[in-house]
Amino acid sequence: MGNHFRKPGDEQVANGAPVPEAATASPVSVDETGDLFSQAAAPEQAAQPVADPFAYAPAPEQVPAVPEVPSVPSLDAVPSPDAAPAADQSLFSIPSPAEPAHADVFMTQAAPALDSSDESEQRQIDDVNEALTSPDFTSVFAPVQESRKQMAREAGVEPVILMEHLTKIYAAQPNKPALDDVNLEIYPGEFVFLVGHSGSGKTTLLSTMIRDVKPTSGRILVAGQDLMRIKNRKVPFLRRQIGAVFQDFRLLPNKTAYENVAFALECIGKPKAVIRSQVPEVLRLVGLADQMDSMPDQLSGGEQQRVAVARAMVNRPPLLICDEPTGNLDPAISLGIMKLLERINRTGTTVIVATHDREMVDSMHRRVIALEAGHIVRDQERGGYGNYGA
Ligand SMILES: Nc1ncnc2c1ncn2[C@@H]1O[C@H](COP(=O)(O)OP(=O)(O)OP(=O)(O)O)[C@@H](O)[C@H]1O
Repeated sequence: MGNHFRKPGDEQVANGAPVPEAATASPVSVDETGDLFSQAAAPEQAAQPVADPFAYAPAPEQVPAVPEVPSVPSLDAVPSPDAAPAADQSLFSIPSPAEPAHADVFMTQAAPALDSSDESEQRQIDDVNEALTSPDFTSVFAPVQESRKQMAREAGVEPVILMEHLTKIYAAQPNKPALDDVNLEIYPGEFVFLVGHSGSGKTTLLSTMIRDVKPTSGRILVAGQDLMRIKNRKVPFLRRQIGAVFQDFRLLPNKTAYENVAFALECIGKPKAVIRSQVPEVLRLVGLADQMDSMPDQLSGGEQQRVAVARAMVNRPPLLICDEPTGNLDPAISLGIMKLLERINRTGTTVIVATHDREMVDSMHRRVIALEAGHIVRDQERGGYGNYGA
């Protein structure tokens, strides 16, 4: 296994020892939870024999009790949140490079959005801004350097995602590939927007990264794992290294914000003490310190999405995949969510966001990959949204 989640200058972390096969057995058996991108990919679902910590679809009563089991090291040498306290800058073994020039692009651009007369919306904006400017947030989500792609190449860092001639043809549409000969490299620490018309293949592309959809042909490596060959029983362990955020939040409706986030850790057998310390911390970092005990239906859409972001990040995955994370939110609230993703990216987390949010893409000047009918038609280092309708 290479250093696919390592960034240039990162130190080797301690818990990279190979996991014995027996130790990789899932702590729970919840095959109905193995549904990450269920809407787009339902026909493609292969039954997963073990639990998926990022699958939050089932109603709580369907979820069996999670036994206490020892923490399981991940496939690669990913820093464990247990090994490093939440406030430790070495969380991702990131050196302390200078703050990038654009670091507070959202803070300076937030002003127009603050014109909203809606009090709840204003409170949400204030909550996020307060969370983002807190010294604690900065110490946990430390800044990282720009130009990761170039640095990674120079340093010999492997791409976290590599696709070669990747093609996906759904059985229902044999003459219309959803992905058609896609070639792509994404390096550790990049922030990538995926844009394109509806039906261009964005969700399918993201789904292949978590092996929710198996490509028809080609090659796909995620963190060095060959997803054309990976065994089904290993897929949940791959997914532990990938946080996922969706347009429809996918919170468990009968659990509080705290319980929704805690559940992600319970599913992978984290000790209760770790859960008790990390869940409040991550909820505080997304500006929800005062709403931990709220049920999803007591939260606004933006607040629910912040719970979803907290849940995706609580295990500190080095890769975060977001499928239209602001699709159900109004512009001012979307800005807060995107601020969070941007700040999380600056900790070194690779972030990939499929979106129709033109304004957001144009304001962030990040790498933009555009899909059209399953082809990559544009891949720009600092791109804009382009001519794609919603
Ligand atoms: N499970 C499926 N079975 C059959 N066809 C599918 C399936 N999922 C997606 N498709 C088809 O694959 C193509 C790409 O769909 P996909 O959902 O990846 O596009 P998208 O860019 O994410 O669209 P949107 O922006 O609307 O979410 C479309 O033609 C779609 O109809």
